[in-house]
Amino acid sequence: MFAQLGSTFGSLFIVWTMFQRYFPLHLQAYIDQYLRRLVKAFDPYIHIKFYEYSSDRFRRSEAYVAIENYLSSKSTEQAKRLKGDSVKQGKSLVLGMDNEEEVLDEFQGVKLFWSKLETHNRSTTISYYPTSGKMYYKLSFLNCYRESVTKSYLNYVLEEGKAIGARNRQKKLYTNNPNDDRSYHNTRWSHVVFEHPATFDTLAMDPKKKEEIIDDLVTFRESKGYYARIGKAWKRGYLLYGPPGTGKSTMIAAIANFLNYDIYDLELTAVKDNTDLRKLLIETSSKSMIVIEDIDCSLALTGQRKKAKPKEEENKAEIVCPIKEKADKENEGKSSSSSKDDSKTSKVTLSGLLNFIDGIWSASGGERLIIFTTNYVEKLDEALIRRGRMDKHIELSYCDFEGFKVLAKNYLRIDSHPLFEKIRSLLEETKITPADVAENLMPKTTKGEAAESCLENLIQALLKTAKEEAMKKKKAEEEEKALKEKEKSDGKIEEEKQQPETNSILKSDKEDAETSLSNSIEVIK
Ligand SMILES: Nc1ncnc2c1ncn2[C@@H]1O[C@H](COP(=O)(O)OP(=O)(O)OP(=O)(O)O)[C@@H](O)[C@H]1O
Ligand SMILES: [Mg+2]
Repeated sequence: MFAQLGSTFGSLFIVWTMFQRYFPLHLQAYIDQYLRRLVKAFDPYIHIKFYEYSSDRFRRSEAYVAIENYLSSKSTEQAKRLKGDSVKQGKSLVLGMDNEEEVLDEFQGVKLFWSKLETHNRSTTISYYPTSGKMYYKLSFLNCYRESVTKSYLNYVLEEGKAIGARNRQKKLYTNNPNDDRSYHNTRWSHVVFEHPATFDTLAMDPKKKEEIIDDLVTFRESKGYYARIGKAWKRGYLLYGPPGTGKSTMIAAIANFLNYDIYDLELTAVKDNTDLRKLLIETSSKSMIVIEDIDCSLALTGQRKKAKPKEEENKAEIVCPIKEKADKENEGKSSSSSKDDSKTSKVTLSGLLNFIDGIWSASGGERLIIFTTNYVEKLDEALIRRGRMDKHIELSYCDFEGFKVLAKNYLRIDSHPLFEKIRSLLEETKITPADVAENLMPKTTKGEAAESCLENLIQALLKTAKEEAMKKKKAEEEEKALKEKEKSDGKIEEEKQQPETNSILKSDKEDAETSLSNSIEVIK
């Protein structure tokens, strides 16, 4: 029987090869089509495919991700080949099905077959990056259950998958790749797991202000319907400003932990142009924060600087300049060399950035916070920070007594101490950043320094700062006094110089009057 079967297959193979070789191509296509129809007519199953990336390849399909989450628990029980991934700060491991595995599911008595497959790439080009086909999940079920599957089962899978995803969600910290570096899958963002421990509890600031910010965040998170009703994109802009070391970056981490959002830390100097900026925006997911730190350094806002620049460089962003005046000076010197390096310079413009924040593209995704931080709020262009773009302006300032109490509780685990009163009065007179306070409160030895010695350290630091401040003030006053005196003496010299002139003017006037008087007397005579 085997011999007969073997010869039959052999002859069939020869016939098939001859058919492929000698039969006209268009006829082959016809036969192929009819064969498929024949198979379909006898196939009692319906198949639905869910691709990982839709045709635009911008972002992973939400349905695919939800299905992946939904099937993860089922595949752990059924599939033989699994893939592992860690979630939730690496505390647990989630298993998912590997390629070409199958999983059986049951819903209201209906049996459903899920399989994970990959389309094979037929491209003949040789690529530097690992090329892979399109991944997809295929769902197969009997034709008679078409209605119940498409109407209720798929919705159930999506909702369950989303809920599982939210439970296993790990916050991520993304950064944009330099414009000529495209990593795996051609993505513009690289990410790591976000594990910053800052929370609002550990943040030293005025409790009322803190409460207000928390309320604002909660209102935003729960206002999906409200934003839809008023016809506004579901996003909100925050501007954090204040001197260095006052907790701007710490607050960003605290917000991310509070809302459980991903952070997209956008490095503007690595963005090629406005189009690139837009593409970066589209690739961000919802429930995220887009952060641009030290906005005054990343982008020299060009409104006031046009005159100083050659025409072709107008409206371009230039890099690394903490203060505008300084940047202007530097640019004067650098203009020739920077034009050589033009291809590497970011061409993001102010209008590009404004569009990024509230243009029509910014509405895609929804539920997004856009946060800018700066040390010099007064240097920023008004258009950039007007309400509507940056809806909430938050000032983070020097440490006050309330802030100190939070830090003392965090660092030393104390709520009160006899030295607190002295610290309170010193804090009222001195400008010290929370970063400096925190540094002084940190025990310097592993043996567990007593709280009192840390507080003493802080008092010493406060006294030192107060002394420095007083000296600075005195110096400034002296300078001002000297300036005033100089102005005064300059004024006197000027007066003295002008005196002879006025005297001569008066003299000539007197002479003129006398001659005109004698003339008129003669006329009368
Ligand atoms: N308000 C604060 N509450 C708690 N800790 C703070 C606060 N401000 C500063 N710190 C501490 O000081 C360090 C520096 O703070 P942070 O990086 O947030 O300052 P920043 O305002 O972002 O400064 P820069 O403007 O230089 O970026 C943090 O690691 C944190 O430990
Ligand atoms: Mg910072």
